[in-house]
Amino acid sequence: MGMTQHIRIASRASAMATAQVNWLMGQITRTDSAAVPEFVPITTAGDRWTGPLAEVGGKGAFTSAVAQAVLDGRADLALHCAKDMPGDEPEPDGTLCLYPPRDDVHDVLVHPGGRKLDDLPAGTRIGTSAPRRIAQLTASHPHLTIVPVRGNADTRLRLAHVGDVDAVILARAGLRRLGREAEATEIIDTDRMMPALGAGQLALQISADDQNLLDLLTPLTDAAATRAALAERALLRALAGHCHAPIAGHATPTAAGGLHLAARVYSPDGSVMLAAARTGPDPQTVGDAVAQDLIAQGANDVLASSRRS
Ligand SMILES: NCc1[nH]cc(CCC(=O)O)c1CC(=O)O
Repeated sequence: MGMTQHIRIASRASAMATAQVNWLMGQITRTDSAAVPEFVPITTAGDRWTGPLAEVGGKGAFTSAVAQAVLDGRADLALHCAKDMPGDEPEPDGTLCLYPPRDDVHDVLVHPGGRKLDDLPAGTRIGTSAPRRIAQLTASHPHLTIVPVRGNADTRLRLAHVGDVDAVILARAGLRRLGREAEATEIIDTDRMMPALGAGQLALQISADDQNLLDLLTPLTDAAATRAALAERALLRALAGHCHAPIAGHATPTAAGGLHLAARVYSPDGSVMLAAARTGPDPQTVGDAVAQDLIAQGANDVLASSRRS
């Protein structure tokens, strides 16, 4: 029998984040009966602020506040959605990320009236603020009206249920973690709505010198998910992107043990779409190659135009 090991898990405390913490706690206690997981909830400036995210340090403000708890020694592990980890700021020295098996990567439509995208009449109000979703939806369904919405997934669902919007687009993985997957009225095909880089992927960030914790968590990791996450992350970093940039991409394992990475960069209204794809054995190389291909097509200018708009 090992010595009791307390594992303090830093995370945001939204309903979705809390569900993720509960999942991880269960995994940890199943893996090592001597481990005692504890939740260290982190409230970020972004949780309190309801105005534009850019004014509280952008999307990265959430994940960096959670990571800071590990850097400060207030927690042993920072639990993130990989999708929310920005690629445009340096990662803190001295930490590493571990990746458990990936969840579903699809976006879904939640229309309380039960409809699918193709059945919605002109002017139907769709709540979403993600530039990636806005660009793709505007291109595929220009007659729909996009309404910016902020807040957690449960807040957005409520807006649809009270009729502030007619429907919302959310990540299937997030809906599932809230126990509300049955509310999805359409699982949107990835060709029409390519997922965010890191979609459906949790990341466990620990101190690189915490060998005990690394040993304890390694059985929870998944090799294929890790390779996909590394390729998608390499691409996001090379484009200096984040989940509030109109970038989509998805790495999938190949039968030969390598991976295939497809990605797209959009103008804000989706009228410009750059696309690239590569297959190869090394995640970093594949991610960099797709990024270089997109950059050669003008990705930096397309992304700069979306920052100005
Ligand atoms: N930006 C918020 C966010 N970050 C991760 C998820 C969903 C779960 C995931 O894809 O990991 C969501 C909610 C959403 O986009 O609907």
